[in-house]
Amino acid sequence: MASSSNQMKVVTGEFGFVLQDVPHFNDYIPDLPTYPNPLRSNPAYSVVKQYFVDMDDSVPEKIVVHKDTPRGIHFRRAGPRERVYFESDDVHACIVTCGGLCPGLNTVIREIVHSLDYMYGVNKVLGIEGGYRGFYSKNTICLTPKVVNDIHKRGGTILGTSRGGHDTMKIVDSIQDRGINQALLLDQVYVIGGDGTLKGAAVIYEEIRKRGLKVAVAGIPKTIDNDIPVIDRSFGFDTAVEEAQRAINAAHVEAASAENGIGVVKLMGRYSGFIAMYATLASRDVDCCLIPESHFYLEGKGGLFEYIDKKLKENGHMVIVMAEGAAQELLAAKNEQDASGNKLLQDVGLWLSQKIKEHFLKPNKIPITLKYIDPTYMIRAIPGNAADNVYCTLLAQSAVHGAMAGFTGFTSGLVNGRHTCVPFNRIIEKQNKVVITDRMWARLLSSTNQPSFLGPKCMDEARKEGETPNTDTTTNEIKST
Ligand SMILES: Nc1ncnc2c1ncn2[C@@H]1O[C@H](COP(=O)(O)OP(=O)(O)O)[C@@H](O)[C@H]1O
Ligand SMILES: O=P(O)(O)OC[C@H]1O[C@](O)(COP(=O)(O)O)[C@@H](O)[C@@H]1O
Ligand SMILES: [Mg+2]
Repeated sequence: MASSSNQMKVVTGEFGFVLQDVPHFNDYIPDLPTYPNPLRSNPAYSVVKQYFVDMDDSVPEKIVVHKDTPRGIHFRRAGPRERVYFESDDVHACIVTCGGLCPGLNTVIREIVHSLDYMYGVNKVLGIEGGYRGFYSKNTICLTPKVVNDIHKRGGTILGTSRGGHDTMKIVDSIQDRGINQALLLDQVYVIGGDGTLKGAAVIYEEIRKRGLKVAVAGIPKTIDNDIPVIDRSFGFDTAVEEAQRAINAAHVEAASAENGIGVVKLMGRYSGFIAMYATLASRDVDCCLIPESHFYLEGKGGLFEYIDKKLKENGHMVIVMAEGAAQELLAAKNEQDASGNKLLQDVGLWLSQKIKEHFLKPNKIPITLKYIDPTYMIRAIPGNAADNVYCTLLAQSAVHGAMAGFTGFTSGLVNGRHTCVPFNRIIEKQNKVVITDRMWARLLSSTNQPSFLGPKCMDEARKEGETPNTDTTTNEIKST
């Protein structure tokens, strides 16, 4: 009997152990047959001592504990299981990419196709073109290891992507019956996307479960902004921080070569300033980093202009890095949305550059040279770097192992350096943000020497925000560092 549940599957144990488990076919389809995992006879893995993951293995969400604290929340460890719920020859899988571009998308596609084929012998994999709407209005591509062999060297996604177009019923109808003349069910759906995409995947999973279909929905979290919670970091983030250095270097060279030169660099980060924060910390040439989580003001004591005046007096030049979502509250609201319902932002880099120029046109002010660099789309469009490519490979493999083992309604994700399966409910629950009362933001302030722009009232508010339930202070530090 099919049943529907959008509640999290929670298992509790001794000493406050909590497993936020992922759904499984067995939860809503009884008596399914299982098969030995084909990896058993794969020569590449035969030497591994304990290749299959124990059903009970779990990974803690928080690793900093005190001797008396309960064991806390855990996630199911990802990896191959002894028994699988699909016969390789019967499996039809599909892959879709949605939302904005991110370095590493093609690597994830490549590695899903390779893992399905080389590890599990699954060779019927469809690429859905153009994001969610591709399920019902576009063509599909047959993805074979040969077709995807070189794609990790290219930026973007070979499948194309889009915003909007999420129609749950049409998508699930198309998953349930892709055949024109003969019924064909897609057994495994791999969805690569950000917070919006994974909210979409969660409702697709719910509808599939309601219909009692044996279809695994597995997500691979994609966000260049690193705004997805729970996981250590998102793929493409490392590449973005590295590529941002080129823009910051250029801004620094331009600023340092001019008299009273100011370089302004805008980086991506709609609601979360992680790229700006890490790019600033990596560069050491940045004098001021502005992010959405930390409000600032321009005029008066302790404001940005006072700091710029001081920096130019001391050094004769300065570099400002800002996340695109910073200071939006200071700009006239646009009140427009993209096709997915995301608020369209004003160009804060242009706005700030203009404001700085106006400030230095006032009487008794020094002449300045300001250069504004917007590398945002150039950063997003490159292929993943080496570290991200390895990370993408493991995320893809974890998703494939999970789906083959009958898990569904989950994303793969790195938690405290271990690969896990995280239920959709947790991944879409909230956004990951820089917590400005945590040590990482303090490290940034001490590296740039910029003012915190926070009065005592804002400090109190920020502290309260940092104390909200589920805010794991280590998240802010890109957990594994
Ligand atoms: N709350 C939601 N429910 C269902 N689908 C959604 C939701 N939010 C976004 N989507 C769909 O997910 C896809 C990507 O969302 P978007 O916000 O543009 O990018 P991202 O997934 O990178 O955050 C779009 O096709 C959009 O229609
Ligand atoms: O491609 P668009 O529609 O211009 O969107 C730009 C936005 O996409 C992003 O790169 C990624 O956002 P998503 O993860 O929501 O797709 C943001 O940093 C940026 O604000
Ligand atoms: Mg998003």
